[in-house]
Amino acid sequence: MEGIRCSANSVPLTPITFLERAAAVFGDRISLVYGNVRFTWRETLQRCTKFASALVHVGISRGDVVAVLAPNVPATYELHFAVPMAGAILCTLNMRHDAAMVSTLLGHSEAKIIVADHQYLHIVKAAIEIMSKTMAAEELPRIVIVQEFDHPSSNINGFDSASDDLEYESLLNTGTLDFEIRRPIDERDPISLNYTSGTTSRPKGVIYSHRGTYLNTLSTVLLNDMSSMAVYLWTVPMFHCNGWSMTWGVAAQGGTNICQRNVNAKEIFANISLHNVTHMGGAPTVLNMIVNAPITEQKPLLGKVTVMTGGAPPPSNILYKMRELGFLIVHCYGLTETYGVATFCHWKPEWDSLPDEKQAKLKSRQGMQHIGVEGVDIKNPITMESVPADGKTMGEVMIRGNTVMIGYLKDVKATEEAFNGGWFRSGDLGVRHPDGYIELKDRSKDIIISGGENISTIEVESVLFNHPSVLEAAIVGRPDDHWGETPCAFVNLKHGSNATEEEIIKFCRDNLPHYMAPKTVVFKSDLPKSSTGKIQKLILKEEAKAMGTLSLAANRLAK
Ligand SMILES: Nc1ncnc2c1ncn2[C@@H]1O[C@H](COP(=O)(O)OP(=O)(O)OP(=O)(O)O)[C@@H](O)[C@H]1O
Repeated sequence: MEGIRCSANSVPLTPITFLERAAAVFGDRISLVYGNVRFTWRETLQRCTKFASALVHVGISRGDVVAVLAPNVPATYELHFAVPMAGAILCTLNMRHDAAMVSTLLGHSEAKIIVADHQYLHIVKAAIEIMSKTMAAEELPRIVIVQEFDHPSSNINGFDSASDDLEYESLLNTGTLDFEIRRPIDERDPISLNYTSGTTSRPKGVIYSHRGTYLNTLSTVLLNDMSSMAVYLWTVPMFHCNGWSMTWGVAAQGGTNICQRNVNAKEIFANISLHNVTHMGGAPTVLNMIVNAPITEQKPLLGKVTVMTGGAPPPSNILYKMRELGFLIVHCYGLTETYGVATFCHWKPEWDSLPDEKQAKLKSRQGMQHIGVEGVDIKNPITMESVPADGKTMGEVMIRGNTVMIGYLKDVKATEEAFNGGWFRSGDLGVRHPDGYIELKDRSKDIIISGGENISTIEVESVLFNHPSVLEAAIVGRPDDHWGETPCAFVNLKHGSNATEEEIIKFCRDNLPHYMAPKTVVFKSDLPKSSTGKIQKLILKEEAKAMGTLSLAANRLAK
């Protein structure tokens, strides 16, 4: 068959078109709400075009990196379009990072500009101070400060008008609407740079392409059943995999973004009822916060609210309680390396008649690939053979398709290792059930090997979450002279609960094979968490290591 490839039938895919179309189709519809601030899609396109033009004016070229350290405020949303429209690459930084980490990532990404929310300006200033010790002044990133909309610029904490710093709104207003948007030359051109959460090691810089972003965004919109009337509440940080692609996704459907600076149960419930929210997202820690919110903060849901969850294993009893509150949960799994979501637990109507607990258990599985992913497999990482679909044999979760990262920035070795064998190796361990759905058992770095037996920390944690006194829990291995390792539980009890170590251990022994039950329980009211909501097991492992071996300790006591 003959044919020609030309601009009539081949255009580089880019999510920039989602915004242009939203402005054309839904021009008068509200695009974004933040407190008293409201924009329409027409205004959002205008603001992004002006900011892109202003960026070019201050020297941003194709391929340059523009970083941002900010919560879910309008500027963070707009940068997801404005930066690529200037031909540049957006690097969203994690708000929990300290100045040292921010300076490392700004240096690594070679960011030319850092857009800093006023609340985080001191961190950015301290980061630049660190960088200035080893870099020439002209190489340092320039700061663009984002102020609160209803505050005059003179109120900006730390803003020095005599310095080289710029202010977001003023810079935006220097831009022009006749700016010609810089589309990608090739759809594989980078659009964003996302650093991993740093749960298991130092954050790695993951590069996304326009094409992958386009495909992943549409897949995420589809799996959330998001229609053009969607109202999306921003509870997932936009810096985490670009808000699991929903920054671009809400524009794809001309929905309305409800931005909020802080994420807490009171504001979540208040915003849901105030704006008739239809969709939101959140790591299991956010769901935990919702189901344990004081009754005075909860408000009954008036319509269907779909909540995309992922980022960490959601305990089945939390899924169950969310359903009791009326939320519809879509359980997703993925990594920064897969643009956020890669699989989801596609719900089957025949499961509706099963008992509630069984339904929650089915939903806690990570499911199957979404439409944008070519394949997800559980493989023996050495032979690369698929494990049998028996729900028992563990292997590594491997993913391939057009929504897998281009690679790690400046790290060819790590990129080659991640793609070794023609699949992206996730570092997660799981099983495949007879119905084809996958279930995660652990991260390969977290699994506990005790007396030669593998212990899935996810399984033990899900039992702990069923204990009525447990608010949060994490299991790590404690070194042991006899067993190699034994499970050690770090538990945050619900307010007013006084469960004892013996009670927790007995509860686990009653619900798990004995070798899997924790041998040590540490009560801790502030389990260390990353801002993507993950319990930082690296820190807990250090604590468990410092406790020393349990067997030897017991022997010493016996002597
Ligand atoms: N639905 C889920 N159930 C269980 N675990 C999940 C789920 N979704 C994501 N995860 C976990 O989150 C990981 C991906 O997280 P992310 O890309 O944010 O960085 P990280 O892996 O936490 O950090 P780093 O790679 O720097 O250690 C997955 O590999 C998996 O372990």
